[in-house]
Amino acid sequence: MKKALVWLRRDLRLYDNAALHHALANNDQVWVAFIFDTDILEPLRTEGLDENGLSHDRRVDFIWQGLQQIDKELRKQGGGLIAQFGKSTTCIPKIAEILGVNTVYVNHDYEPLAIARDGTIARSLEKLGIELESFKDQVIFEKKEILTNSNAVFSIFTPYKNNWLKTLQEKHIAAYECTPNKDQLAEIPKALQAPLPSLESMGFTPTGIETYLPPGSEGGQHFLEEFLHRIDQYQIGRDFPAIKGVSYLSTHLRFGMLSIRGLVREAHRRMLAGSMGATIWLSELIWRDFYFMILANHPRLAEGAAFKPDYDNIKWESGAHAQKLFKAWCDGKTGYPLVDAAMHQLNQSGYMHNRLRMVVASFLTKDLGIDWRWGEAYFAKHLNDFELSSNNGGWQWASSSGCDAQPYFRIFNPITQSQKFDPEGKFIRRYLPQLDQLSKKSIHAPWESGHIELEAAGILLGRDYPLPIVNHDEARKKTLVRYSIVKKANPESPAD
Ligand SMILES: Cc1cc2nc3c(=O)[nH]c(=O)nc-3n(C[C@H](O)[C@H](O)[C@H](O)COP(=O)(O)OP(=O)(O)OC[C@H]3O[C@@H](n4cnc5c(N)ncnc54)[C@H](O)[C@@H]3O)c2cc1C
Repeated sequence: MKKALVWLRRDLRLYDNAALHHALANNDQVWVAFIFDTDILEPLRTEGLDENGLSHDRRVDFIWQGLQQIDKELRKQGGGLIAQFGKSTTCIPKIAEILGVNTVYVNHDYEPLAIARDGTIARSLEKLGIELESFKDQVIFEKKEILTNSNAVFSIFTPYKNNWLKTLQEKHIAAYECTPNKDQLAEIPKALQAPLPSLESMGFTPTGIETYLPPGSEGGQHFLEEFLHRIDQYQIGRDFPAIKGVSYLSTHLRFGMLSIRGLVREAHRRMLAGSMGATIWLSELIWRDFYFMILANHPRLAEGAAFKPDYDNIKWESGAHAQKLFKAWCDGKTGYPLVDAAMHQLNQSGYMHNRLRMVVASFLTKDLGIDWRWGEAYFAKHLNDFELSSNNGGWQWASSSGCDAQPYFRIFNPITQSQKFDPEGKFIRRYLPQLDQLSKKSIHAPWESGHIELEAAGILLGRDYPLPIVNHDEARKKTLVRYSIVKKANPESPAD
């Protein structure tokens, strides 16, 4: 009898899952496991603990709730989820040995640390005579599947996307059948029977994330169906944070609660039927593949290297002054309402709209002169959808050091961005209620309002809302000087 263990990691779903499909297709008995890995969770518990010593991390809660759905579903079919709290490098070989499986099935992970972990586990399993089989699942095309005509890795998005679309066939987006035969999902042996570890037992507290982001495949499907009614207007609304223009599916995608193949199928079909919204949305999903591909081919990015090495010579602000500026940015106290409202959105919910990610990243690097890596780390800690490849890609795009990044001399103006993308100040008012009484003209730069309007709105700058911590025009000039070191290295770069 052939036995298998499917180890779920960032593919938390029981449908259209490549590893689960192959396990079911090739084995008589299959078990499913998830490890709350202490190597990942411990660093999340280093600061901000509550009075009971528990950490508030929305992602751990979101995963935990998604796993409850999986456990329930598996139990209905006779199995159940084997969930443990420990080091996956120890737990997985032990579980596999107790179960007596021939093979452990996983889906590829492209992050350097995860690749190293999988290598360690493969070697431990090998000693037990157990194989580790890994499949592509998180992306449509990976690693070197999409190459230039001269077989090189792309570093520019548009030709990559064109090639990606040209290569795409039905088979790349077909769903993997994951229906088990009767009794194929085996009962968990006594030695491994245990309830899902509680959040508290692992050092975490419930966060209430489910009140605005319904977890698991159920939650993801619900959001997807709702978005598909709006997808045809995506290109119109996607840049305006105050309106429901985007899908809000990134966290479900991050943890694999939805299948990327399913999303691409929906978008591609609509694109072929002429939907502009679906065409642009598909493009965003291709950006996701692009950044996964970039990280897989340039693992040094995970160690903090700039994609364009010249940019590592930039001298960023440092010392106490830099720390003070950074803290104001983190706390949403820069005095620039759109930047501050965006940071409040992130701090309160773990989400930030894409337009605002670009605005705050540009502000941090090009108005405050702070190293993009500080912002990248802050996002990594706070974003529910934190994804190493896209986060690194986004930060390097904004700071101009990335592949296909915006040129260094393009510096977002936080006031005109605000006027353009939140013209009524609706988004700002939602997160900065103290500015609610300001007119739509004044809300983007309150310090430019006269005393009479500020007083009528009940605002004293410096007391109710900060004065701007930098002057954008001066900061812009300073940034062009700061980046001149790059200009010298790339003399063909156009002047500002
Ligand atoms: C500085 C910065 C940091 C970012 N960090 C992350 C991150 O950690 N995790 C993350 O998933 N995205 C990140 N992004 C990309 C993007 O902002 C989010 O994917 C998007 O805001 C998620 O919201 P949504 O699901 O409603 O997006 P939609 O607009 O509905 O897009 C659909 C999906 O396409 C993908 N996508 C969209 N835009 C991008 C993009 N620019 N790059 C890569 N994939 C994209 C996402 O998977 C997203 O869920 C970052 C962007 C910037 C500028």
